[in-house]
Amino acid sequence: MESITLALAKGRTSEKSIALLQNAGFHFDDFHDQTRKLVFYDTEQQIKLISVKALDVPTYVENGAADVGIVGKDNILESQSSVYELLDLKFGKCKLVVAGLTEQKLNTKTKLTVASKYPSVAKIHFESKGIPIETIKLNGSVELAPLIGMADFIVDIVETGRTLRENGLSVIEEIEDVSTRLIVNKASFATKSALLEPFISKIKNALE
Ligand SMILES: Nc1ncnc2c1ncn2[C@@H]1O[C@H](COP(=O)(O)OP(=O)(O)OP(=O)(O)O)[C@@H](O)[C@H]1O
Ligand SMILES: O=P(O)(O)OC[C@H]1O[C@H](OP(=O)(O)OP(=O)(O)O)[C@H](O)[C@@H]1O
Repeated sequence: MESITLALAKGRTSEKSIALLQNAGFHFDDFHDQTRKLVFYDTEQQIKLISVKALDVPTYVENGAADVGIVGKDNILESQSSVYELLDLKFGKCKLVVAGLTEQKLNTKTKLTVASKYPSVAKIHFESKGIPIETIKLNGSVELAPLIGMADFIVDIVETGRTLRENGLSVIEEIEDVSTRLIVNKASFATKSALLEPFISKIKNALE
């Protein structure tokens, strides 16, 4: 029987994603956040779920290795993948922002250095304002970069604002609201519509 392959972002949004799938009628009984398994099937064997690094989800979906994906808008933007973004799942809410030392202004006279887990988002954002930047890719603790003089600014996720506050940084500009999204491979959307349409509408109903 033909099934849907779903790429699910590992990490802090995975439990909520599984709960949403459950509310939509798809049960993954052997999934839990400590598991080392990477492939799961729902009890009805309608969905093959692959658990992958969040930033890789759009890549799997763009290449057709997965028909659908559940991933944050931050990673969709960073990957610059060509996929359909169909539903806002309304959890994993946070913001992508430019942040820097409190009171620091964007200085366009010299070339700025911006540290981020999201170097493409950073480049596109500053270029859209006509400001050329050097980016430094970091994989975490990004808030350190301006404190130790490695970068002028950071582009990062802010949720409660606590990490910025505790490090003497503040938001300079907001770039984009982030939440978890349902994305779909463009070819699958056409060729597997008989399977995907009911799946998408069940997820949509579970959100209401
Ligand atoms: N406070 C937050 N910090 C980071 N991400 C958040 C936050 N709130 C919601 N999110 C969302 O959760 C997603 C997953 O976050 P998580 O920290 O698990 O992944 P990651 O940073 O890609 O993984 P890793 O830490 O292994 O590199 C983010 O991509 C974002 O969409
Ligand atoms: O506004 P807040 O509620 O403080 O949340 C934002 C922080 O959470 C994330 O980091 P994460 O916990 O993923 O750790 P990391 O530094 O290893 O990326 C993000 O990169 C910020 O540092």
